[in-house]
Amino acid sequence: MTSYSLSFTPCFLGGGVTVGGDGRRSFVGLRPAKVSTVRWVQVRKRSEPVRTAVRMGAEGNGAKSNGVFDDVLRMSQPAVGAIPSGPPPEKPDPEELEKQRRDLGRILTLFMKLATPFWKEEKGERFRLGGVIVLTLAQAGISVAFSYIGRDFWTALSMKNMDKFMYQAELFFGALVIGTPIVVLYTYSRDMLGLRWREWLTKKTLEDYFNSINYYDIENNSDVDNPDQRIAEDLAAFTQTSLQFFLTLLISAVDLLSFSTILFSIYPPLFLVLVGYASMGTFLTTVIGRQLISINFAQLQKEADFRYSLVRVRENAESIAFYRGEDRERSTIEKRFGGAVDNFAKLLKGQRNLEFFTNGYRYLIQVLPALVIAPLYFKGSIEFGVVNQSFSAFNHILNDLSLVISRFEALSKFSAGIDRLGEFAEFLERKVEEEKNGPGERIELETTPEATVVLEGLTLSTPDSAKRVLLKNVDLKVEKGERVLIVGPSGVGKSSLLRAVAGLWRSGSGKVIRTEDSEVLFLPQRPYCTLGSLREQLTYPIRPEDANADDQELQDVLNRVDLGSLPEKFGGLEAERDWSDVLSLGEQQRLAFGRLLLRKPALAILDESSSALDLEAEGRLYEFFAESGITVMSVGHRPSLLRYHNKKLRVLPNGETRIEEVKRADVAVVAEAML
Ligand SMILES: Nc1ncnc2c1ncn2[C@@H]1O[C@H](COP(=O)(O)OP(=O)(O)OP(=O)(O)O)[C@@H](O)[C@H]1O
Repeated sequence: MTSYSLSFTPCFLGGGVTVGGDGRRSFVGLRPAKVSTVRWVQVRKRSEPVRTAVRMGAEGNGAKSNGVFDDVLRMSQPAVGAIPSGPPPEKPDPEELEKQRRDLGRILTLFMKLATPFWKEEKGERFRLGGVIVLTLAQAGISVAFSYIGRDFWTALSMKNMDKFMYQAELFFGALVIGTPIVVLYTYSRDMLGLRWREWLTKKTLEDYFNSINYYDIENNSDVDNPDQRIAEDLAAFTQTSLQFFLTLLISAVDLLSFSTILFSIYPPLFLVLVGYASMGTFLTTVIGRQLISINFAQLQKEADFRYSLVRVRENAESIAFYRGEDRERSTIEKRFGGAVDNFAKLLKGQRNLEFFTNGYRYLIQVLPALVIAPLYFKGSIEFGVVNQSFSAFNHILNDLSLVISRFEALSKFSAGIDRLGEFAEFLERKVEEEKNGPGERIELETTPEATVVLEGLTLSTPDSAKRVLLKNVDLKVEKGERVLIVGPSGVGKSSLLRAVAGLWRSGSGKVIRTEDSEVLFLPQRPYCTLGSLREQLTYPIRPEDANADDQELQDVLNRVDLGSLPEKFGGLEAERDWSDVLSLGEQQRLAFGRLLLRKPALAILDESSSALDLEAEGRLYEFFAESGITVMSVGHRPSLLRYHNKKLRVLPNGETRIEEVKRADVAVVAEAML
């Protein structure tokens, strides 16, 4: 924490308020997105094994991001979407990355892009900032006043002038009474302003994060790790530290001006010695401490990776326990922790080297001014109070000129934070560019009021840099009320086709025309259970208050999916549990069907969403589709599904597809086999 203190003893010696403390990293934004779909995807995270995850789709409303990142940087990387014929693009050279990381100009550009939108858009906050600046200046004024009071105080003491001594002591206490509230109010209003800035930036970033399913693309198609940490921690540190640094710079500038005048009027050579000393110190600190920026960057990343590995154990506790995978998990976590520890040790080493220098630098100033000015005092041309004042002025100026030295560690951490936020911003910026430039080499997605799905020449590739082509040139028309079953060997791209229909994967070419988002419901194999009550589970992704369903209707739906006793078991519709833990997979799948019965979408997209149900329950649920005329596209391996569909889309291992009618004879054979 930065501490601002009326430094009683030393200031009294020379008079003055010193501003101390260290900087801390910090930073960012929420347009209410139209929540309309539930999506299931299998995602592969960098350095993570393939994992199955459930993603709730807060469908971007198609509006262009207008957040803080719109402004951020024209440093876009090449657009994704094209299917390259050559090998995947090479990873950036780590040395080059490191060089960029230390590039002060780049960090400054990033800083300005991240910092300015709040002050541009929130005009009222500029007045508040003005108030804080006034308090900052008042603080600097108090410093100067203390300097003169201190000078006369010590002169009176050395001259044994009791009256003057008492008068100066009274003045000192008077200044203290005025100065203390100014310093306290300054700290409070500065921190409140920092908090409002953080709130604004965080909301803006959240807006960008949830816009156009950026949260999904970040996981699947970017080098941006741990976005959670960037939003929760890096943003907080950015705002807080920026404000602190800005005001510290301001206070230092005023301080520098006033005390330079004082010192120059006392003895110009002392002033020159001081400027030379501080310049040399700043230069050497920058040279010695340079590498701290990239080490701090790595530290933020390693800490976040370590925490993420712990969160994964919490989320997958049961699976790990079934496998008895503790040893493996522990060693993975320990490895990540080891990475954080090793890097921290490197950081400490770097800090130690820096401190060899900065400490020597600090100690020398204890005597340097006295050494320069002592001859004048011995000659009797100045009083003792002046020695004291020059000492204080020297310290003030040196502190002002040595900001880089005293804050280097904090600054290096701060710039590492800016760098991480910059990466995040660049990714979002790239997405905005893609939206602006139209589909280009991407799959075009069009919506229609009809309850249909049309695929025109759809070629689909994976969203990673490998861009492996999964499906080639698919043409398909699913009419209203038709039910199409997508079949084919495992890993061939069936779920990926659903991702393309949903608009999650746009990598490839061709066109998807389908029902509007609000009329589509996706049912994944592992349904997503949101945090909240049973009522919220049923109405998801719509809020219960907007769902327009009374208790009786909800109970009827539960009865229909054989979950009628759930409210009773758990304490009513308002009961809150970790539903993915307390419900079996089959119950979760039935709950998801309950969502569908409640929502009655025009188009249902199912991805093995009845895999954990018994055949009778599966049959009842599918019959609902036939009754209500819902258009269905589903993926499944179970032969029993055949009878509920009238068309099959077979995906072949070479990426080609074939439409087949479901023949009554096939259904009869399957039915017989199941009996
Ligand atoms: N995020 C991703 N990035 C790159 N490749 C991916 C990603 N997600 C899936 N894949 C790959 O895409 C291919 C098709 O996956 P998909 O889930 O569509 O298969 P599927 O036919 O539905 O398989 P299954 O029947 O086993 O569910 C797989 O080889 C898979 O590894």
